[in-house]
Amino acid sequence: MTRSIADTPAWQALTRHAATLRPKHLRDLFAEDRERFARFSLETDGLLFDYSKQRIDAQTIALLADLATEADVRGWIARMFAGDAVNGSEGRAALHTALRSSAASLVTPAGEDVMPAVRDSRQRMRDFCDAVRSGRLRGYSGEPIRAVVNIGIGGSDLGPRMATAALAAFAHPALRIHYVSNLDAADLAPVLENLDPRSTLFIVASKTFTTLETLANAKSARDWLLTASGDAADAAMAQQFAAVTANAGEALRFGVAPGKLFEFRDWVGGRFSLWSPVGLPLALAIGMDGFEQMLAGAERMDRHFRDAPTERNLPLLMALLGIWNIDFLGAWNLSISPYTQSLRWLPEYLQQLDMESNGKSRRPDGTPVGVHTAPVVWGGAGSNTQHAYFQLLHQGGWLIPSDFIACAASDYPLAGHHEKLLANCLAQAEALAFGSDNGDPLRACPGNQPSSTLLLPRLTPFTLGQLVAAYEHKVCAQAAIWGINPFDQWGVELGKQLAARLLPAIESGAAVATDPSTAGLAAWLRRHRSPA
Ligand SMILES: O=P(O)(O)OC[C@H]1O[C@H](O)[C@H](O)[C@@H](O)[C@@H]1O
Repeated sequence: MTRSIADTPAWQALTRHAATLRPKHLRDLFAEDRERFARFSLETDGLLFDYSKQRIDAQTIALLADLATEADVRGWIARMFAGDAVNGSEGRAALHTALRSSAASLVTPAGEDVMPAVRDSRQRMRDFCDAVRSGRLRGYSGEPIRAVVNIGIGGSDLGPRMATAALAAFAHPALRIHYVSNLDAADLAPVLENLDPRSTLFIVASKTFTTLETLANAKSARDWLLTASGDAADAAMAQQFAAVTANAGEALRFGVAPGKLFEFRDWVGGRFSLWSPVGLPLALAIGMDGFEQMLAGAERMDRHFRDAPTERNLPLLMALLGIWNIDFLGAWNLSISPYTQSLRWLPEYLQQLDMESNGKSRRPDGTPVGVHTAPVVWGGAGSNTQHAYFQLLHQGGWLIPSDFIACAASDYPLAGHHEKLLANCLAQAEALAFGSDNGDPLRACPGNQPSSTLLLPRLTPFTLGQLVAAYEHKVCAQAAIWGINPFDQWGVELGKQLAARLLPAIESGAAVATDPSTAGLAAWLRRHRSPA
């Protein structure tokens, strides 16, 4: 049994240090150190990361750096980049960094150079994007493609959905990209209602090609297209259905033409797959040049993560500050606050990235982690959130750290908006940190809510790549410290199995062995579905 991270001298030193720091207010910490912003902010590759509003002092960072050393995070990072089987429970590498690498070759410990296939995949994406965007690829009746529907869920949905919204200012003007994920027909049906089957392209994105939601939606979309195309059904299927998957056999069986099959390897984790052909709908929206700029931004962050010393390493600092807040200050939430409408899907995207990767309490050998792991991640685009739940952050009494994200320039230059947006972003971080005490207990804000602020010059494919890669590395570095595998997700299987077992009870009222509560709910639904 390997030693729990909680038993290391570095962890114990942090525990002792936290006892002295916990009673301190951010007001005191700023009063004690006039150089606090310079000391606890970092400018790298055009981004500014300010963590001076975290409840730390210089010793905290030194002790957190010791923790990173003790946990051998650097060794883990090196193994991940090299293609070692860091996903032990599934016996796989996690090489999302290879997907954005410009290196000529990357030979894994298993002796395979993965780069030729990566380059080939990028070229195939480019050819396809060019054909669709130029109008060369046409639907069954000769119409150019005007709408793309990506059918996928989880990692096969959230990344490209988030990035397509983020980069809408760079998108093709005559190509609409839709994302359908939910099993509920209320997701797919209204999308189809507004589309023309002659000019709609479907992408079925599923790593496994066995996911219930995705297959149900893909089958309904296929029925819709085949019914509309009538005698031209074969042409419709050949021209207007693409698949992105690591399971080519199932995609071909579904009826996707081999020329429209975009494969990726099992060493691409679903929630780390934006950089693979899973990003195809995004590449269709912004073009392959734009997509490759995003890869370049991510690669820039990869280099920084690999090379920068801990105290100057943006993702590693994010990871360590997160662990400090969760395990030493007792904050089990993380509020994600992008002050840009374009990043409105970022909180959901980060929910999966963080909570599905690190929402675990056992280490790969089955022993308990012994400390708390992933926080509850949630959030929304400012300034909307200020008029919804920020009240609780200011006066609710819970310790809730925030990540603020904002861009210096906007691509939507309506006069006066952006300055006000930025002022609100900074004001919220300030109010949360310092609070107010005007003598009226009803109006007073206690403050001392920690936050980090990440500033981008502008939201572009490149800076989005940097941003997303930074969060990926944050999550992986935390996993390395906690000693968990961020690349598996065994917890989601149980619900899937139970749903399959319960389906006959809902469909036909069949008796299914279950608990009295679930049986009672199923019976009520059954009665109300068939009033006769
Ligand atoms: O891409 P797929 O194989 O369809 O998987 C889609 C999603 O479903 C699974 O249940 C996992 O929880 C997710 O990690 C995954 O991203």
